[in-house]
Amino acid sequence: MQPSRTLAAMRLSLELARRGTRGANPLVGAVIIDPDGTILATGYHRGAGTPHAEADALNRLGSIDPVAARAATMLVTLEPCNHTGRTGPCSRAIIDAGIGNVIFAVADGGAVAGGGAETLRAAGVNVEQGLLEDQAAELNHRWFAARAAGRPFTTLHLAQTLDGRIAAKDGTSQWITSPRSLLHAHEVRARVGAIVVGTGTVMADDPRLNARDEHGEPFASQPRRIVMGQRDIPGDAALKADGNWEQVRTRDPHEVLARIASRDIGHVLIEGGASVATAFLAADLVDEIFLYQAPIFLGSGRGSVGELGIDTLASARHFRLDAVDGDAVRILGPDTLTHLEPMPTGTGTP
Ligand SMILES: NC(=O)C1=CN([C@@H]2O[C@H](COP(=O)(O)OP(=O)(O)OC[C@H]3O[C@@H](n4cnc5c(N)ncnc54)[C@H](OP(=O)(O)O)[C@@H]3O)[C@@H](O)[C@H]2O)C=CC1
Ligand SMILES: Nc1c(N[C@@H]2O[C@H](COP(=O)(O)O)[C@@H](O)[C@H]2O)[nH]c(=O)[nH]c1=O
Repeated sequence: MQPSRTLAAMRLSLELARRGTRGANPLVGAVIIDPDGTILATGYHRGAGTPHAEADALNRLGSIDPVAARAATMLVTLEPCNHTGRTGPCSRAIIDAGIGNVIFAVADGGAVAGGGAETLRAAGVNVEQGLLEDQAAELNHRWFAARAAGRPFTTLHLAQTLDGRIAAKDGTSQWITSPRSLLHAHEVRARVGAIVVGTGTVMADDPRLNARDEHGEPFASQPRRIVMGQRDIPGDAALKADGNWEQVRTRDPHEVLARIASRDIGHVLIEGGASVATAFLAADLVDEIFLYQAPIFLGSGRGSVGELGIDTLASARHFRLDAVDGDAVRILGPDTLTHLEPMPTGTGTP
């Protein structure tokens, strides 16, 4: 097979991977081509609990004669998994489909999911690794870092004014952002396994912290509500409504993430307020940000982020636009939504 064909197909796999959502699972794309480079099927992973990219592509491929399958090549951005999670092992699905060749970009390396390449080789599949490896590793750089640290992937929610305020001087904050922004924020709530707020937000807002649709009806999937901080919260706090909540009596974000990981939750939304957002940012524990910005000024009030221990511009923390799951910058009614991720380590300033 001409290298330009496999390269083009792997580029497409990377593009497809970006259609997924960040979270408990990595972004993965897959393309199946014939020996001429003609695309037979494509797939990508849409998020935890949905089919993996390889399975998605194989489903779309449908039935194919064994000779054609043997001659076909699957290009996938991550090593096919080897374990049965919420879906079956991809290595087995590829073998069962009779695909003769697999090229993957980056090794999985995880104790649980890794080892797919060996299983494929043992079954007689030709396996190559390393095509566009750097790009594939960078696509999921924070996911790999989170997994290496044994902590959940984190998404930070910031809903602020043009001058970076999340509440007015008198503590009022509902609502800064528009219904369109709120709906997006609730869709993100529905996507995560847990949502973290500080005791300050519970005292100020008595939030419900469930995930609701545009009619105010709860989504099928609801996050566990986690309160961080040392003070007691009121016995009748709204977030206690269904018992799916807990308080972690600490100000240390690492401890909070360890507790959440112990519950087997792989994706957490940090909803605030300012002290909590600051603590996660200062500890470099924010893997992506959804920044909702309303076209209003307050001039005073609670800033969205506090002291990060940065004294000079050269030490600024850099994020970059993240065009995953849609455009990096979106218009939501009167607001803008900016999707951001930390710059990869070692790449310097943009
Ligand atoms: N626009 C928006 O998106 C949002 C706005 N808000 C607004 O923000 C305001 C609340 O902000 P804020 O008071 O900062 O609230 P937080 O929710 O961040 O809670 C602060 C409290 O949490 C505890 N805490 C836990 N971890 C830490 C830590 N690492 N560092 C310091 N304190 C910690 C402390 O209380 P303890 O003594 O108990 O340990 C602290 O007083 C409200 O007005 C709310 O409406 C809140 C969320 C989102
Ligand atoms: N004010 C503000 C937000 N505030 C967040 O929403 C919480 C209230 O949640 P609930 O009780 O479930 O509706 C509140 O405590 C805070 O965490 N969010 C936004 O997207 N935009 C806003 O303007």
